[in-house]
Amino acid sequence: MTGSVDLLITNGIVMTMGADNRIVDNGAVAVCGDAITAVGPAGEFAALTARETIDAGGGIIMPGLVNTHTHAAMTLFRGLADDLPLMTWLNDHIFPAEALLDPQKVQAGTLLGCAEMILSGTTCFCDMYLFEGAVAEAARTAGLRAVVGEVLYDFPSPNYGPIENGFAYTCELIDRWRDDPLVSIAVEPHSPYLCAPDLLTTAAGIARDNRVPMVIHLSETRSEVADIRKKYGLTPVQHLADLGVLGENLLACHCVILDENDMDLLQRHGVKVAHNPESNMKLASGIAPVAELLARGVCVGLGTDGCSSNNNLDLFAEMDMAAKLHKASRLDPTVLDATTVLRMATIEGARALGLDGITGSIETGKKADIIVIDTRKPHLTPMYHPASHLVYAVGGSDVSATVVGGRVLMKDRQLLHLDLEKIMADARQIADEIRRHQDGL
Ligand SMILES: CSC[C@H]1O[C@@H](n2cnc3c(O)ncnc32)[C@H](O)[C@@H]1O
Ligand SMILES: [Zn+2]
Repeated sequence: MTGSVDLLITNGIVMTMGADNRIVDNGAVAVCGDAITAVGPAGEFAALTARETIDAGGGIIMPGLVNTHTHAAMTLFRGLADDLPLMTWLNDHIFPAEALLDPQKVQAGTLLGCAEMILSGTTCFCDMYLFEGAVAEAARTAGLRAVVGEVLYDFPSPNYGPIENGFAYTCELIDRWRDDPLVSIAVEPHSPYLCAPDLLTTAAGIARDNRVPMVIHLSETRSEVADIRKKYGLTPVQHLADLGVLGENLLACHCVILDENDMDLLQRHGVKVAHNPESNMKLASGIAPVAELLARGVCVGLGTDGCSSNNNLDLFAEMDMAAKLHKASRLDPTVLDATTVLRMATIEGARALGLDGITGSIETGKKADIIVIDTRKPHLTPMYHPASHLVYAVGGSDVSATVVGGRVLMKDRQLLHLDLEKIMADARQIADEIRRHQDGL
């Protein structure tokens, strides 16, 4: 191969995560502009000239990770309220703290989340929060790929007030970000327990008309299922099916409490699922039936959920947890093997967001969303199977480079386009305000 490219990532084991899970030992990836132009043995790239080169040092070159469900600005509430069940945690601690938020604080919290994600190898995230215009701006500032959506629920929002304004705000976001190369918008009703049927059907109509994803918390806890059964005589999944809301553009987050019929409905309607094992464990919500969903062919991606119920945004930790949790709950070490989990965190996550034509694998023509893992560490030596290391041994801090759309966002553990000291100082200042409010000062 001859000629010149913008970026060459070389001297690493390339985990393509394409349909055939091809692995190129001692491989390289060439990037022109924002896209991957070639993948193959490093020797074939020796005659290329590159404007910039990243030497993987014999480590692993892989697609950036896709976080299919988070609330990035909740970095501001990390460790604020632990060891509580979902409803107590939300109603008594998180919702009161969120009443203090404004766009500036959400932008600051999201930037902190973006910094953490870049440093731990996430290149794309799906967000649901308040003041999502500020989240979109923060994602763009950070250079991350993102699908973001304003939370919609029945009670007045600290951002838009009544729900009619929430629909208008969502439509404005869709128009504003329609042609952005990195940020796109989803319609995001919170959950069946905080959204009346009218809200859900209107939201689904907006998503359908604009051909954008819809994201919702679904069947997260037993108390949600009991609540919806009491109100509508149906499970939350049946309730959404009844309303005509299930579809291929729906990303259902959590899906912990599902019966056989619920799983069949999700499969039949092509609904995608975001699995959040650490959040489900921490809030004691339960264990989602992921092996059963995968057996049905349901697309399942991985998510961290927000930092207050995890308490980090590290998808490497999430992969480790997902792989082990289901083995323990099923007493079967063969379920969710390393490659399956790795696909959930990359290409299946991208598919869950409708972005599998763009990101999630290293293939010619895809956007260059790539990370490098430095394996020259005691806990990563020796290495027999890279997929095993990535799921069971690598941590977010082993990521040595993060590239999104061909732009190098982090190299040698240094953020190249964000002022990390300022971002952390801003977050500490906001935390002081939250603390003063809690103390009634
Ligand atoms: C305002 S955006 C989203 C809304 O949801 C809250 N939240 C965070 N994690 C969860 C979860 O696991 N289930 C339900 N709701 C959750 C978050 O604090 C925001 O208020
Ligand atoms: Zn959530």
